[in-house]
Amino acid sequence: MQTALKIGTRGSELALTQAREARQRLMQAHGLPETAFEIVPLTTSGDRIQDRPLSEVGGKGLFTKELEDALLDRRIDIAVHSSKDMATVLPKGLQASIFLPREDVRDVFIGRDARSIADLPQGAVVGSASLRRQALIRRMRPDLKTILFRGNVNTRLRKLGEGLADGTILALAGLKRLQLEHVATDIMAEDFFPPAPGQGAIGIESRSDDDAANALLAVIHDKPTGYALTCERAFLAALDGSCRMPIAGHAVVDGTQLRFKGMVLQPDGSAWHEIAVQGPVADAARIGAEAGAEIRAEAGEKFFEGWG
Ligand SMILES: NCc1[nH]cc(CCC(=O)O)c1CC(=O)O
Repeated sequence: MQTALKIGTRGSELALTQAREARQRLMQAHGLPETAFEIVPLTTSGDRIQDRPLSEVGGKGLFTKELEDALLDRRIDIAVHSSKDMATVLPKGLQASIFLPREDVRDVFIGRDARSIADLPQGAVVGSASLRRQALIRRMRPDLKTILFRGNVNTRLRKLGEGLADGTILALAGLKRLQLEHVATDIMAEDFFPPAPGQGAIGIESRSDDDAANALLAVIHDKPTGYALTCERAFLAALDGSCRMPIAGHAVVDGTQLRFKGMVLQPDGSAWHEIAVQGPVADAARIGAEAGAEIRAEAGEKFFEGWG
């Protein structure tokens, strides 16, 4: 390669770790030296805005827009994202079809004194910025209070340490990548605390017409993760790409078969609808989209009223 391939990423420690993982896999797959790649950290509006829920300021695009602008302007060649933060609709000329092997999808509870959500005293405060996590907490324990906890993983752990909340929820995947999984006091079963669509998966976006970059990336794509993400993102798109509703969804790939479970909740956790479906991996997109349409029909439009 003549010039280094520019790998765009957010500047948080987790994002940088994920960019380094993508670089490592590319180096190994192609026998290239580290100098064949340049990691380019960029600040996104999602990183800058810390005082409001992302659902109010524009949802998922906030972590990806600056990276996508940089891709289109050719300041970077590929962008490494947490799939969970990616919008379902991409700008024209870009594609996000490469996924690295998925980490653990589960959420964890991190308590100051209590070890688990069930252990928290009446009326305790849990910090989270995620509509899904807030709704799932209130579903289990309507007595608990949730407060907005924004910022990267280390910021949230610092806020917890300062006593701003009695506990918080984070993705096990992020903690593992930062070698911080020991801070978790409870790993939550998917059945009662289902993960966000895309959780635990690293996605790579590129220009659709960049044949050289796309050929390099094709070699590190993990097919099972790709099928799972196709299904989960189709489910999300069928319900709401904008990130203003509490939505959970997770597909498990087993050989040529895929099993998907999805859930939508009222923000206060007072009502929810679940779906479980399966089918061949080749139908991943259709399975996700139909699950979204089905849960929407079952819940009725009233369920979604006022969610923008
Ligand atoms: N919204 C922030 C974000 N995006 C991805 C992860 C974790 C890593 C992953 O799910 O791949 C996190 C932090 C968290 O939810 O704990």
